[in-house]
Amino acid sequence: MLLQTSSLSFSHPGQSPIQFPDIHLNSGDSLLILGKSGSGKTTLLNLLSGLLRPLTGEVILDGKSLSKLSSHELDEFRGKKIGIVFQKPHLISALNVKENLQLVPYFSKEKAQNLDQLLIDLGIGGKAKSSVLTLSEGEAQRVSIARALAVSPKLILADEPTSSLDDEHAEKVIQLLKSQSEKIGAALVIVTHDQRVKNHISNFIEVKA
Ligand SMILES: Nc1ncnc2c1ncn2[C@@H]1O[C@H](COP(=O)(O)OP(=O)(O)OP(=O)(O)O)[C@@H](O)[C@H]1O
Repeated sequence: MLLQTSSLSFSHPGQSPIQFPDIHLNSGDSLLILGKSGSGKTTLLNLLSGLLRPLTGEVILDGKSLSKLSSHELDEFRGKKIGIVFQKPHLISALNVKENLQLVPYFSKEKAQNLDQLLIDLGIGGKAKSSVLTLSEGEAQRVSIARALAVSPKLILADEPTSSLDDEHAEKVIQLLKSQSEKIGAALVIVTHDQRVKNHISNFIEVKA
């Protein structure tokens, strides 16, 4: 089992606790996190990445219980094991496409996969030396996927990765996330409201506030 959670709950200041369904994922599995706006989906992603510490329960990723790691160990562990795709790409505008990717092995001290090949696989092989300011929204989101995959993490977390994309780019992005995470043997967890994503991944949990 690559990712296992049990009895997770979390309470934001002044809010009643949110209880989360358990998650069990193996390498190559995909899971959607569904639920109404404000139900706690992003909170759950943050618990899975260790950015938040749970009120109860635990997250076990690749044999390690996140709650047993210090903040420093968690930062290191996250850098090596988890790739995160945000709703907006958040690329560093002073750097070109490939330089944005190269930051990941630099900071995590992990070996990068072949970044040129990764960009080719994502259909943006010709953009390696382009300024990220010149990219279309769909291209920028594909760069952010490449960044999440750069050091072949065990777990890919994506928060509404298709919400700002048109149909064609949304289809491409979801297919790429699936095929690339399968290729590197990672588990894929996506928060989404998007029917276009639901068409591709049937395994889901629902978060209820
Ligand atoms: N830093 C915070 N402090 C206090 N309350 C918070 C904080 N972050 C989130 N919340 C509250 O916790 C609840 C869950 O928020 P969360 O962002 O996880 O929901 P979500 O399901 O991802 O929502 P959406 O689909 O709208 O993005 C909401 O009621 C939200 O207002």
